[in-house]
Amino acid sequence: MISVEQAKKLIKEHTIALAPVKLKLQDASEHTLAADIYANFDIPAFRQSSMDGYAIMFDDKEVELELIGEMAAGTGHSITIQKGQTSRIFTGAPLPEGADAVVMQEKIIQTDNKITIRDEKLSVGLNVREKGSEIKSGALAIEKDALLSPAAIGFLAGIGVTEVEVYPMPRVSIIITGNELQQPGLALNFGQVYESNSYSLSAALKKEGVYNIEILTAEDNLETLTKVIESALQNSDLVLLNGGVSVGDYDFVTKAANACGIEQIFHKVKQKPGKPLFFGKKNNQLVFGLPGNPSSVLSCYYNYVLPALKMLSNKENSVVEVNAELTHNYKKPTGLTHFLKGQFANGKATPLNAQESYRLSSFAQANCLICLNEEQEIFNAGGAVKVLLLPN
Ligand SMILES: Nc1nc2c(c(=O)[nH]1)N[C@H]1C(S)=C(S)[C@@H](COP(=O)(O)OP(=O)(O)OC[C@H]3O[C@@H](n4cnc5c(N)ncnc54)[C@H](O)[C@@H]3O)O[C@H]1N2
Ligand code: MOO
Repeated sequence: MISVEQAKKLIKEHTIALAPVKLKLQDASEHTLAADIYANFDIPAFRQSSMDGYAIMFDDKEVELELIGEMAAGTGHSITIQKGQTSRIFTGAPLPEGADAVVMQEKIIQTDNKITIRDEKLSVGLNVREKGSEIKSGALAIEKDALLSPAAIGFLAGIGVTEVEVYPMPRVSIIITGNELQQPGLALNFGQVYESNSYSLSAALKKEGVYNIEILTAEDNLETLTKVIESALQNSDLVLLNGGVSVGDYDFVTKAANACGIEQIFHKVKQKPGKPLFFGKKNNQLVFGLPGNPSSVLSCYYNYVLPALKMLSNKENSVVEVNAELTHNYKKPTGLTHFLKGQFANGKATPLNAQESYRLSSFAQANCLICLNEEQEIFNAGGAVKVLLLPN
């Protein structure tokens, strides 16, 4: 059995980012850029007013000006002002030829078609957005490896970009095993439990922007499970098996993985919950065998699957590790790292009740996992612990 740290290290070593793809800009949000993006145009593409008002020559600021025309946003025609002339202008409209400043309409006095300026702060270029002032044609707009935030998507659209090269989100298959499982909504017969792992995992994946999710079910027998894993490997980058990874007579995951040509990287980690965790690889496809208990599934997801998912898409890990002060005494046997469902606030971590791995009620309220290291037995209130903050 390996340690939590060894397991994390092995996953890191075996996970390779997916090959970049081209996506339409509107489909690329929250993806990581795989190539630098350069501007193809000067933006703004013309000198533009940033206010509703009057376009003038700055040297005319003391004289009464004659109103000779109008420039509205979107106009396809330009006009020219001469000395002693002004043009009405609106926000976003091109400056008329000859103008070098815009006076806000609140700062003029108009009599018929004569304008007098009352603006002591007027200067050359005031209220003018210069051509290319956002970005010049040929300049670097966004660097490779940047995450495309909503603002980045808007910026790229604003400079005329329609397609980007990004690391794709992985295609994920969730395989559910267990003859005892019943779909929520149907009656529970004796011995049955509601299937919840595909729900929690799908929700966690969607939170990361992963929507290409296929849920497959397999009966607890080697032949069926092997076929289902083979079919999942046809079109997935990441396969998440649930249950059947322990030592019971109906636990076929490791055998089926082997039959599918999946190389086992590790099986069993010194941790609670999730001790029987399996990790394997076929080509560059990753396969996790998540121990079936609902809380083990999620604990392993945040500790191992989510960091791998991020690496596949060349993104930063979103599970942040911080130091915290434990609020209560806690005792555990040595030998396994424990991950406790907890609440983290103001630098302090409080373990919640209901830590058993078949239960999710405490996980549903947790915002962190408190890590209690393998070799330590006694944890005193006020002592320092490591905490994994769950993505919110
Ligand atoms: N003799 C031993 N028994 C067990 C050991 C062990 O070391 N020796 N390890 C225990 C630990 S720790 C865990 S965790 C579980 C893991 O077992 P499996 O991965 O084989 O999972 P299952 O036996 O199939 O299921 C465990 C548990 O979770 C429920 N389950 C499974 N899938 C779902 C689902 N999709 N939705 C909701 N609940 C699910 C299942 O009904 C079981 O109650 O093994 C221990 N045993
Ligand atoms: O580790 Mo298992 O995940 O205790 O239930």
